[in-house]
Amino acid sequence: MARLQLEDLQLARGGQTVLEHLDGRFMDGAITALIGANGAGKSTLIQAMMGMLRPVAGKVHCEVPKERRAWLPQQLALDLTFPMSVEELIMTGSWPSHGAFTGYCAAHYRRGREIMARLGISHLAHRPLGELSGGQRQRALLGRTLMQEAELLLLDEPFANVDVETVDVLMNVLREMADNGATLIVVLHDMEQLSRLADDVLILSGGHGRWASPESLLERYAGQPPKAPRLPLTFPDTFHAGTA
Ligand SMILES: Nc1ncnc2c1ncn2[C@@H]1O[C@H](COP(=O)(O)OP(=O)(O)OP(=O)(O)O)[C@@H](O)[C@H]1O
Repeated sequence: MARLQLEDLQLARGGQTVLEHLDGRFMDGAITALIGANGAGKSTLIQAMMGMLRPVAGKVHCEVPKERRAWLPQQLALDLTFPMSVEELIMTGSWPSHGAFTGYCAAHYRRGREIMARLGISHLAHRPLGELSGGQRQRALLGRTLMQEAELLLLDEPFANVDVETVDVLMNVLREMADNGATLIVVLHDMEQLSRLADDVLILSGGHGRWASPESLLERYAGQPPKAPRLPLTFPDTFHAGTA
C-alpha cells in the first residue's frame, strides 16, 4: 500500500521550474531518504507533499488525512524563542485532531508523559524550549509528532547538530513509527545515516528525481573515505539504479 504518490509532478519556485516529471510511490511502513545537493528541490518537494505548494502540473496523491501529516523542518528554520516548555510543545501535537482550545484530558497528559519517557526527556518537561540543546530540542519536536499520531512524517535533516546518542534514540523511534505503518520521508546528507535508516532513496538532481535502493547507492560510493561519509553533491545522469 502507498498512501502517498507523485504523478508526473512539476514544481516551481519564483516562476522557475525546480522539479519536473517526478513520479513515484512512498510505501506505507517504509522510510524513504530524500537526497540531493543544496537547491535541488528537497524542501520544495516536501512543501508540495504537505499540500503547502500547488504543483504547476501533475499531482501529489495523499490519502493520509491532513491532521495526521507532520513536518519537522530544519532546526535553523524554527523560532524557538516562543515561551513554551517541552511538555507544552509535545501537548500541542493533539491540536490538529482535538483543536487548540478544547483543553487536554488526563489521557493526553498520560500519553505526553509516556512520549517524554520514550524519548528520554522526562526530566526536561518544564524546561523552556529556548534553553534546550540541539539534541534535546529535536527529541521534543519528534515527541510532538508522536503526540499527533502522525501517519505521514516528513523530516528535513533531523540529525543535523544532534549528538550521537540522540541520533540513536531518534532513529529507533522513527523505525518504530514505520513498523506501525507510518510513511516517513527524511532529507539526509550522510551516507552512514542513510545506510542505517533508509528502505528506499529518492535522488533529486538536475530538476529530476530518480529512485534507488540504499544498497545500490552504498555500493556505488563504497570507495569514499570513512571520515567523509557525506553523500556526493551531484549524481551523474547515467545513475538509474532502481525504480519506483
Ligand atoms: N521562496 C522562493 N522563491 C524563489 N525561489 C525559491 C524559493 N525557495 C526556494 N527557491 C529556489 O528553489 C530551488 C530549490 O530550493 P529548495 O529549498 O527546495 O532546495 P533544497 O534541496 O531544499 O536545498 P537545501 O539543501 O539547501 O535546503 C532553489 O534554486 C532555490 O533558490
